[in-house]
Amino acid sequence: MSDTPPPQTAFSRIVLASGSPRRRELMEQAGYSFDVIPADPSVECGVCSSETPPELVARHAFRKAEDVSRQVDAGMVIAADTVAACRGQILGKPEDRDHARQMLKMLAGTQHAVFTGVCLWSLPDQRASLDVCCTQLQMEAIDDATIEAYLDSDRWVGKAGAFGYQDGNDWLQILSGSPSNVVGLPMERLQEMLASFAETAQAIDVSARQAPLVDIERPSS
Ligand SMILES: Cc1cn([C@H]2C[C@H](O)[C@@H](COP(=O)(O)OP(=O)(O)OP(=O)(O)O)O2)c(=O)[nH]c1=O
Repeated sequence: MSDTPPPQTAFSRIVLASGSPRRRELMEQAGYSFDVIPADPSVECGVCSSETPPELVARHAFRKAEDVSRQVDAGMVIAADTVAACRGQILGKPEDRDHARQMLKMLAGTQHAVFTGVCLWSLPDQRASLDVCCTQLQMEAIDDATIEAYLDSDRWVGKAGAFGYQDGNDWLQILSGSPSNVVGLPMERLQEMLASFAETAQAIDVSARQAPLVDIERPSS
């Protein structure tokens, strides 16, 4: 149970459109009352050519919210998508241990970024808002033994970039940005988005299902 008072929202029901345990924990820790309806995994359809990391997470977050919005009569649907980005490559969830090893070797000794797209979708009025947050991280030049020990822990499973910031490894530091954004949901930004939703949300043409424009936050260089 959280000691902080539950956040006040104007919505009769909040639905977290996610199967991510990390997102659920973040929402619980912040004191939100919500139901969970995961989006169908098929809405994440990989990287389109020339798509940047923020464009990808915005598109995926929108598609997840859209999918779950079809199952909700009234309330607010919250969806998110997280990737790591390093040396021009987008790192999603690793497929297996070898894939996780490749990702960790690529990230070791680098400054890299984690992007999370967040989409809010209200029902029954079919309005949405979309935003992307970026956190910059530094991973120390970890050796093979450290990588194998981390792989043995299985903590990389289901995590973008094959690492869990929440695991508290001393070889991973945040340089700038939100810690909760790395773990899958930027809680400070989410609260702002909920508070300003009435003014900022855009009507969705439900036949076209076009994502609202998003002013994407660029990583600072
Ligand atoms: C970088 C990083 C990611 N993650 C997690 C958050 C997300 O669960 C996951 C990224 O995958 P996502 O595809 O964003 O989310 P998901 O498939 O887990 O859940 P859903 O689509 O149903 O919402 O990586 C961490 O837990 N810690 C980290 O440090």
